[in-house]
Amino acid sequence: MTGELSPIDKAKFVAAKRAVDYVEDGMRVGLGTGSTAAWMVRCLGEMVRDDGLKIRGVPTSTRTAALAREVGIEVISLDEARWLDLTIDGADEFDGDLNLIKGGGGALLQEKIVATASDQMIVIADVGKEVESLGAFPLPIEVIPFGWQTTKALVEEMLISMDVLGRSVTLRMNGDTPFVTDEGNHILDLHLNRIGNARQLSMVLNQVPGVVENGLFIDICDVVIVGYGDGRVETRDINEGTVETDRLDFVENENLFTDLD
Ligand SMILES: O=C(CO)[C@H](O)[C@H](O)COP(=O)(O)O
Repeated sequence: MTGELSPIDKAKFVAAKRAVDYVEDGMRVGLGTGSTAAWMVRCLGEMVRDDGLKIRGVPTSTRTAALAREVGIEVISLDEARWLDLTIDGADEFDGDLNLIKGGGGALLQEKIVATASDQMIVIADVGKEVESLGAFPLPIEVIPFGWQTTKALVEEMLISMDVLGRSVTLRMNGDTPFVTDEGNHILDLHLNRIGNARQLSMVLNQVPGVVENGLFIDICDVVIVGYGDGRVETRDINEGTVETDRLDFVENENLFTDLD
């Protein structure tokens, strides 16, 4: 089965596998959304089933909640957990300051709430997610359906006022209909190419009436674990200022790929 994994899938897996080493008995763990986070959930499920790991998971989307239950993780709400020891999630981009763009999978709102309600946030990502400056990936923002076209126009005006010119804002679609988030909202994708001041943009965006949250995660991520297709994995801790590198053997983790859907 390992042979069927693409290099990018292997990279995602090794990052996820390394991240679960941070999870200890009794932890309340925020469970991210996306394909990389799905590997992490699978790895945690194996630890629950085979090693008797006792954790409670707070998912960041309905699809992560379904996968967590499927692999045997006890799922609780954020209100039940109140606060989390650790959140592990993916990202669409991360820069040298470990600031992120998230929301490619449409779950940015719950992801940002859960990550912020955690003692530590670990991002797991293949090396292709690393950027010099954020913005090549379209920045998702979550907006309420009421008057979304007016909200879109206000966001476009705000971008012009910030001299972010010549960029487009598009409504994310799901086939022929607008994408709808778990909260029943829509996603606008801001095609900015490059974001000069992410911190300022994040603050200004959330001032626009109708905008619920944006996909810029500023000063939230503590550690990024970067996976490579050859099995290498690099752990960068922004608080400790450390970088650790090791390599993971795919063969010994063969069984994890058997349930690859
Ligand atoms: O922010 C997210 C979902 O809203 C995901 O974590 C992000 O899109 C990365 O996903 P993947 O691991 O599939 O590349």
